[in-house]
Amino acid sequence: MAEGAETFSLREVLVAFTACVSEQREVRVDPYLAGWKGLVRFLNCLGTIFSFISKDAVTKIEIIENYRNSDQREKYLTVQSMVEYELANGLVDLQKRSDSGCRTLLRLHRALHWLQMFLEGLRTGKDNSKTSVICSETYNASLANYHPWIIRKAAGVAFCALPTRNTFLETMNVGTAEEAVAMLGDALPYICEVYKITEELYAQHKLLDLP
Ligand SMILES: CCCCCCCC/C=C\CCCCCCCC(=O)N[C@@H](COP(=O)(O)O)[C@H](O)/C=C/CCCCCCCCCCCCC
Repeated sequence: MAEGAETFSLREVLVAFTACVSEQREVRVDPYLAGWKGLVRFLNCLGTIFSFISKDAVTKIEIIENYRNSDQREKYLTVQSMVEYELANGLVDLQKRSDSGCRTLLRLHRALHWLQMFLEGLRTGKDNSKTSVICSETYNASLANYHPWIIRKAAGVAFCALPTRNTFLETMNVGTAEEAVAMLGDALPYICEVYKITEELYAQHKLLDLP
């Protein structure tokens, strides 16, 4: 493990995603970003081979954080208010790449789908299963569909550096591998709920294919 492994706690990530959904079933942006930042910290613990992935995630987190720190911060309080504001003000480019909040969050949203599948694979995997296999199978079934060949190849190479399932689970800093598995079981419904609400919102506004 690279330096900094001790600063990651799965519990913190869980708390962030637990706090995402409001009573009105809206997705709060701040805990959403806090959850991603925690995950990036974990990724950084796994070694520099994952830097190109964490850099991309950080860039996207920072774009949305900048909106949260701007004069329009209230419009970016939830994913719902962000979508409404950006669409009403013509800020979402449907034809070409832009730095809109909607487009940027969509990239993280797609990655959340991979995360959901990956954590479920990890949770239900056997003691001796390979994290690299779980990771590449779930990546190929989700995020890879949006990535060009060169990114898919680089990701595939990086996955080979992943530690065994038990080492991976112990790195989560929640106790034994069994305790980490139990916590994953607690965390997953919250992550799934965030994903589901965002997916429905983006589908409703036809935003799922933003370039
Ligand atoms: C609970 C703890 C255990 C789980 C630990 C998981 C840690 C994962 C942390 C971060 C995941 C990174 C999320 C990456 C977001 C990627 C967004 C994206 O798709 N970006 C591409 C498209 O962007 P635009 O060009 O359209 O702006 C971009 O091209 C991607 C570049 C980088 C490569 C992304 C590969 C993603 C692989 C999936 C994550 C692998 C992590 C493996 C470690 C377990």
